[in-house]
Amino acid sequence: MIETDGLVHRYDETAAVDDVSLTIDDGEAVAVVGANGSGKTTLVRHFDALLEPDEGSVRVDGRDVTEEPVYARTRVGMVFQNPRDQFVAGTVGADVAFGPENLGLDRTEIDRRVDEALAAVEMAGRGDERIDRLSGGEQARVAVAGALAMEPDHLVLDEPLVGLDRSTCESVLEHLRSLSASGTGLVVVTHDLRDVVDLVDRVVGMGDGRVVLDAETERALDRLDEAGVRDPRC
Ligand SMILES: Nc1ncnc2c1ncn2[C@@H]1O[C@H](COP(=O)(O)OP(=O)(O)OP(=O)(O)O)[C@@H](O)[C@H]1O
Repeated sequence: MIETDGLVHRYDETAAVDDVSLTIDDGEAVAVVGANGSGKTTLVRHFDALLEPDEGSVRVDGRDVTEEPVYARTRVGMVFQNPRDQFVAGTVGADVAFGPENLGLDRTEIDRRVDEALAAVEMAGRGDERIDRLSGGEQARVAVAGALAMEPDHLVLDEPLVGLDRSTCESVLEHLRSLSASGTGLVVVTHDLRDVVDLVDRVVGMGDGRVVLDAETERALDRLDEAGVRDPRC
């Protein structure tokens, strides 16, 4: 479970996240939507203690993320908008293995996780390929595999579909659907709900750093204007 309580984050004097209290249960699939600059990315970066609260707190399974960042990063996997920013190794397999290696797992377990994660994104058998020779869509899938190999309770994806062609987009969505069905919680940050509307149970809308909408998907669709988000049915 991820919980924020009165979370405030300021850049200089301006609050990018302003008094956000939110609970995301294990297994929930949530879209975080809102206009550009509404605070979505800043909010989710707090789930992994990548930023420090100016006020309030963030807990994962009841454990304060500022005090226990390693625990938070183990349970909450994060995939950023530009996957190039998060690769740490030159080849696909070495990159996906990096997280599990840092957990101190034995080689057999690491290999199992890498194989399963690559299979989940249709990259099985491509562990030896150089990441810089892959297409943007393939790199996006490797980034997802790296997060999956941690076997997190929640997977947070920040604009996972931006820049992907239609068929890669559909393949990533299909994998997210099957992950969700097998119990992994999803938090998908997007400025355009259309792509993920069938994937999520709940929509959290951000506006000027605040939660302006929090409802199950079907009901949220009628109130999207409040969050400045395009209606996927239009
Ligand atoms: N590193 C930073 N330094 C200063 N201001 C920042 C920084 N990062 C974000 N901001 C500002 O904080 C506000 C919220 O930004 P944030 O990226 O969290 O919003 P967002 O909803 O994710 O936007 P987008 O959809 O454009 O990514 C914006 O006004 C943004 O300009």
